[in-house]
Amino acid sequence: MAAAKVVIHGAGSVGCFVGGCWQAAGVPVSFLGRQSFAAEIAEHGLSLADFTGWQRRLDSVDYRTDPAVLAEADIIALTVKSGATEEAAEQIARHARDSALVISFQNGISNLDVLRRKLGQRLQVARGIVQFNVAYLGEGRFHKGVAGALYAEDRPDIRALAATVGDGRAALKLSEDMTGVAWGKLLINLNNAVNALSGKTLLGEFAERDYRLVVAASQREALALLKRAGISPAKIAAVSPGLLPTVIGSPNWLFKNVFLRSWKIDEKARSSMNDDLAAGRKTEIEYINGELVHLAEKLGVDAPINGAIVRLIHEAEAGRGPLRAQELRREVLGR
Ligand SMILES: NC(=O)C1=CN([C@@H]2O[C@H](COP(=O)(O)OP(=O)(O)OC[C@H]3O[C@@H](n4cnc5c(N)ncnc54)[C@H](OP(=O)(O)O)[C@@H]3O)[C@@H](O)[C@H]2O)C=CC1
Ligand SMILES: CC(C)(CO)C(=O)C(=O)O
Repeated sequence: MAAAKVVIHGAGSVGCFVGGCWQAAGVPVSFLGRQSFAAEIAEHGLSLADFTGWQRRLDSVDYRTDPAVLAEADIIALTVKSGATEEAAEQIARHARDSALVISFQNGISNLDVLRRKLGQRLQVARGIVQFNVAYLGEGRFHKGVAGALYAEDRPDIRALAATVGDGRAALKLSEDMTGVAWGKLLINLNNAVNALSGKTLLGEFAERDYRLVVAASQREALALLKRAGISPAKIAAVSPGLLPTVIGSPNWLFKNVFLRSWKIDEKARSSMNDDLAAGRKTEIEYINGELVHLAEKLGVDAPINGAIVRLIHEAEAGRGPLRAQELRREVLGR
């Protein structure tokens, strides 16, 4: 049987890396995205690399800017930022075949609700997540800076895709509990905002315990809310969700020797929210920490720590510069 045709919808950092790895593994892939990427990839090819020194270059890449390409897809891998989901869903509704499957590889939780509301009557929608970080280095070069895989729902069509993709740099792990996996990822993504507010690389931020204490406090608040809501986050990191705040908030020597040793992060890696702030783009804060603030509202309780972080990111979007570790700790934790 021929491999399913994939269209990467929103081919930026994650989409180009994942689609490039899948194409290299033998999956027929077309990319749908912006003219700036189309031009750079046409000129330089698509180059993939990771933190181990691995490299791969693809010369023949089908990168398009016309959403009509969606009509060719058996599987649409959605990799637009969360704020662009509605518009992407409208394009999918207009162009995709009824038999197409949409897999959202976006951070956050509520993108799936948007997709199901807009497309659920006609198309199948599945949840995926990306466990690693990808940076665009210019001239068609995409760099995976953190170890990890992709996760997606365990169903026959995704199982077949996972088999073709194999165990390369964008391997697909299958799960029957993608809601739990997405909440597990959200707990890890609570670091994105602190990393963005620090203005530093992930390693630069992690070196200062005051930053980590803010992340740990936001995770504790999140775990309490999830417990109240009856949601069980799945384990997708080296430690289980309940232990994350203890590990992240641990003293420097312990954190460096235990946690950082087991999680491969290269020196330049930053969170995607840090990249957004640096580029002057609107961040996904409302879909990460904001998701917890909305959950708290539904439960009739407060989420002061995540609420403060959401406010600080909006201030940063409006032009406020990076915060030093002690300053951030005082602003969020009040001590
Ligand atoms: N980068 C990372 O390391 C990680 C990112 N993620 C998640 O993956 C998702 C994608 O992130 P990332 O790859 O960084 O984002 P990028 O901004 O790099 O890529 C998305 C691309 O899609 C384009 N786009 C938006 N709407 C459309 C549309 N309707 N049709 C075609 N192209 C469109 C954007 O253009 P424009 O900018 O003009 O809107 C942009 O070029 C996010 O949810 C993010 O949180 C998860 C793990 C790691
Ligand atoms: C992989 C990770 C957690 C890196 O911060 C990420 O999801 C992101 O940058 O959005």
